Amino acid sequence: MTSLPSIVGFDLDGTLVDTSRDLAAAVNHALGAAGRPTLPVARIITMVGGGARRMLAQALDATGGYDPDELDRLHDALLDYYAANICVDSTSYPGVVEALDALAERGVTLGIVTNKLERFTRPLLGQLGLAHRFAAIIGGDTLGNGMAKPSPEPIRTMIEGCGGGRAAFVGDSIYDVSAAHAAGIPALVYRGGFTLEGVDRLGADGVIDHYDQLVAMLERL
Ligand SMILES: O=C(O)COP(=O)(O)O
Ligand SMILES: [Mg+2]
Repeated sequence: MTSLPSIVGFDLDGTLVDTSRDLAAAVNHALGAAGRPTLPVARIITMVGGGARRMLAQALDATGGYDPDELDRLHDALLDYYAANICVDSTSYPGVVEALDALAERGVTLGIVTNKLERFTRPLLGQLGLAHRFAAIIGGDTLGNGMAKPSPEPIRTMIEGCGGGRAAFVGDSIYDVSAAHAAGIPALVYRGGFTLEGVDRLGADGVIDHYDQLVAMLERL
């Protein structure tokens, strides 16, 4: 097929927006509150994609382990810190705005499916001036427990919210590829995101090195 899908969904962290420094600051705040050593940004971003709780659990595992009560307490601390520091040092990746413009000009409806909590997703997109571009924004808690990526449900809900039609998804992690494929749609991944090694082995239908390749790659799906 050589035409564009009518709907393109995007992951957020590591795909449209480089949130690495703000997420790492929130994780390191929680580690500090627990008297743990901090972790480098490059290590923390490998823990992103499955939601904040899973990210923190991995960071605690890497610094001595944890018990469930401690995880709950530090998760609250992480979320409080992130709420107050959501867009201190986060920016969209090079070419993202131009690519979203190009898709909108071609009549493509855009959506977001992220495992970031919805109460953080909307303000972050708002502060970056991106929110108005998306017809549907689905966060990690929008559909309730167990309905985050790699479940296909948030992808299906995004497609419905965008009016239905042929869709594709763009992400940066195995959660994105798995969710898209489980929903029966193709997935592209961005090499500049948070999967530092093995992007070519995620099983995606294509890999973009820069957003100036996105439209052409979507046309070839
Ligand atoms: O794991 C998260 O908190 C969010 O990650 P995502 O935007 O890549 O889904
Ligand atoms: Mg991501």
